[in-house]
Amino acid sequence: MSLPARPGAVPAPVESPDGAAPMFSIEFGKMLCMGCRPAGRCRFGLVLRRGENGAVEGTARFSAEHEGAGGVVHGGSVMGALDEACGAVPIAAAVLSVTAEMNVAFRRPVPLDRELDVRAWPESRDERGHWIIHAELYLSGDDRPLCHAQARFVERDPEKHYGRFKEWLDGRENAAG
Ligand SMILES: CC(C)(COP(=O)(O)OP(=O)(O)OC[C@H]1O[C@@H](n2cnc3c(N)ncnc32)[C@H](O)[C@@H]1OP(=O)(O)O)[C@@H](O)C(=O)NCCC(=O)NCCSC(=O)Cc1ccccc1
Repeated sequence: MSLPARPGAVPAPVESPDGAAPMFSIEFGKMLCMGCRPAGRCRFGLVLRRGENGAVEGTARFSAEHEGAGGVVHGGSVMGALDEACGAVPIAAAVLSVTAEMNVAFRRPVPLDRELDVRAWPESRDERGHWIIHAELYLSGDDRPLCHAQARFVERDPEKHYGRFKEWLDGRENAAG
């Protein structure tokens, strides 16, 4: 697998236009989505660290707000946690990438309020910056995955990506306006 040209380098956070908190920072140890920042913790209870060979690993714990029914976590929340774990793999290599596709096998129901093990690892990265990444969730102490994700992530320059997004959205709203 070829890795990004600048492993270990940490790009500066992208400042928001009004000078408020950074829009995005890809420092692995400080990774937290904007939606989780006010609470200061990942809503999926994810705590990740670097593993070997570009992998990340750690734990997750879903609280009652993620219940679908019967003490089982909603599939969308499971996918959110797997997406986050996959996204952490390029971030551990100091690049932002976004999810282009994700396929999830829900093998067993995921329980609420239990410590879960999480593992995500890169299968490949091509010269266009497309990554194939896998992630799994396990009940702690069990080696059969509860669910497995295979995802394609695409590297983006954060400033250009979010700038282009804003221009596109503003353009649509102005045209409708
Ligand atoms: C980047 C790519 C996947 C591929 O794009 P490309 O290589 O350029 O391929 P293509 O040219 O086929 O484009 C297809 C269409 O897309 C349009 N377009 C492209 N860029 C922009 C733009 N900036 N703004 C607006 N539109 C844009 C483009 O014009 C085209 O439109 P068209 O068909 O001509 O009318 C793009 O489809 C995309 O941004 N998808 C949404 C991804 C996403 O939001 N993922 C979830 C969040 S990340 C996450 O949760 C994981 C995470 C966790 C933890 C930590 C970190 C991460």
